[in-house]
Amino acid sequence: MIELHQVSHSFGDVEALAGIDLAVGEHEFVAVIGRSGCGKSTLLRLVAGLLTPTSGRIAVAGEPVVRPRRDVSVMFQRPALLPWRSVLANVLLPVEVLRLPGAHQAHELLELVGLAGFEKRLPHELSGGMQQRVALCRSLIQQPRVMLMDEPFSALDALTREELSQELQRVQLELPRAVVLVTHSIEEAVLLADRIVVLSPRPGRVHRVVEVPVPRPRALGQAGLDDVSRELRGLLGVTA
Ligand SMILES: Nc1ncnc2c1ncn2[C@@H]1O[C@H](COP(=O)(O)OP(=O)(O)OP(=O)(O)O)[C@@H](O)[C@H]1O
Repeated sequence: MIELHQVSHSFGDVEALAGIDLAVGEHEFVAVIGRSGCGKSTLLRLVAGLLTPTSGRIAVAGEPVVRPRRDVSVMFQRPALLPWRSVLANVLLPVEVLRLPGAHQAHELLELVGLAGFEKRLPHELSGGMQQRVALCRSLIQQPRVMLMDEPFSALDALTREELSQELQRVQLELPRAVVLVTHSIEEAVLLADRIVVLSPRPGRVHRVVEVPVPRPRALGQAGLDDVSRELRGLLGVTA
């Protein structure tokens, strides 16, 4: 579903990514992890069509990426909800703007993430975790073939973050897609991903791709995930 061939990107003199080769399958969940500044967000923005690579090729569903596509959704660290629109109206935004079908799914999606009954609330009446759940529904209503997520839970407290990771696991089991998740959290990566791409420090290169050979549903800290976490800590040079 996503293919990157020898993708490099520089911002002026700053070489952010070099020679990235990566393929993500139709229903595959790939996490990208690496030290701060190694180019994780740049990689995601390239796949989203928000940046054009300095060299190399990127394709989604067999077509070169030249601009943002409506079947590719992007979720960032902050939910970026419109404050004057209700929960339901925020979820429906892509349907209205892109003139897509599927408005009837909004209630179903809100129920899927535990927000049934909150349709008429305004964003400021919700906790950070609930707001990010609304952002997740807004991504899903677009019926994307590809979901790109840039540290979507990193602004949340630890407990909410765990809850939302579990929720994302459930959503991916029910509505599988190609997902690329950028995260700093080793635990989140091993819980959610089929494969984890470890980038080396600047310029970011694929240092290693680690498989998570544990069936789903998975639980945080589950036996088997520990081994993968340890391997990742070693690769990232984390000592704890
Ligand atoms: N618009 C820009 N202009 C110039 N340099 C940039 C720009 N965006 C990113 N960079 C640089 O490119 C490199 C990669 O940045 P990027 O944000 O992709 O890293 P990251 O791995 O996502 O970092 P973090 O984990 O801290 O979010 C960094 O050195 C950054 O300073």
